[in-house]
Amino acid sequence: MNDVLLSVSDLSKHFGGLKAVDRVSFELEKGEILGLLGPNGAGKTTCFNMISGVYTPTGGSITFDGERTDGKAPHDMAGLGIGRTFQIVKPFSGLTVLENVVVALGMRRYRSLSKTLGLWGSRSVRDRAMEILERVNLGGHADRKASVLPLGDHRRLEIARALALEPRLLLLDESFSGLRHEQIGRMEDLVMDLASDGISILLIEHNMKVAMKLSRRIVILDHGRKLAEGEPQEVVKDPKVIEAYLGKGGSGDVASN
Ligand SMILES: Nc1ncnc2c1ncn2[C@@H]1O[C@H](COP(=O)(O)OP(=O)(O)OP(=O)(O)O)[C@@H](O)[C@H]1O
Repeated sequence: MNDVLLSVSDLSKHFGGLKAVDRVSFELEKGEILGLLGPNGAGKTTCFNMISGVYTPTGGSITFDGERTDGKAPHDMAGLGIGRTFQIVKPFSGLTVLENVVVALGMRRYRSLSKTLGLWGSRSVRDRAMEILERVNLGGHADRKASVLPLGDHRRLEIARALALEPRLLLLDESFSGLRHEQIGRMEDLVMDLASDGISILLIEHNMKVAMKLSRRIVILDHGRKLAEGEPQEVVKDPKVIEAYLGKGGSGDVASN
């Protein structure tokens, strides 16, 4: 049985002369949490943008559940079961938390905002949206305006909207960034719950402790290239990784970054 859900092979994205991603290959197995790490500008978000269909790769291939997907549009990727969150949260801030998830459910069904608005009165859609909110522990905030949520809840709402797509693969782009200590613990629990429900997760994360705790394996990018790959404890000891994070001659602890 082939357990690979996502495979990227020699994946590249060049912007003019800038090789934002350069011949990167890795695989993510079904049910796995894989960390995609690296210093600022390493090419992580560009990888997400190719996997989720926002960018067409300059070269290489992306295979999702056995199907070549490079070059497909974002709504096709969403339809195949790839959901994502964004580094900068962007809910419909004038809508309530519940309405934000209703819109996400409707966009999945109709791909049209005007038809989606017709779902407002649908009891079954609102019930489904509520179920999703309960799953991310936002049930108690359903009727609040999204604009008033604190950052930790905004990030949960982003995940709720991605879950409306019923993803098999969830791309989490810095879902922990800016969270306070106790919010980090709750977010870790949520990510582990989602994975134990069978959702595979590709995680961009700057907080090395979080990435090491959650990820079974880690891929490190630097200047668009894959620098290292392996189990977290191995990867953080790799001299190349220490140099990328801490500079030449660095001898500190990457994990405390
Ligand atoms: N649309 C674009 N046009 C031109 N250059 C881009 C574009 N998108 C990204 N880049 C460049 O590609 C490189 C990789 O950017 P990317 O956002 O993928 O890095 P990252 O690893 O996600 O960084 P960070 O951790 O800071 O978010 C950077 O030099 C960035 O400036």
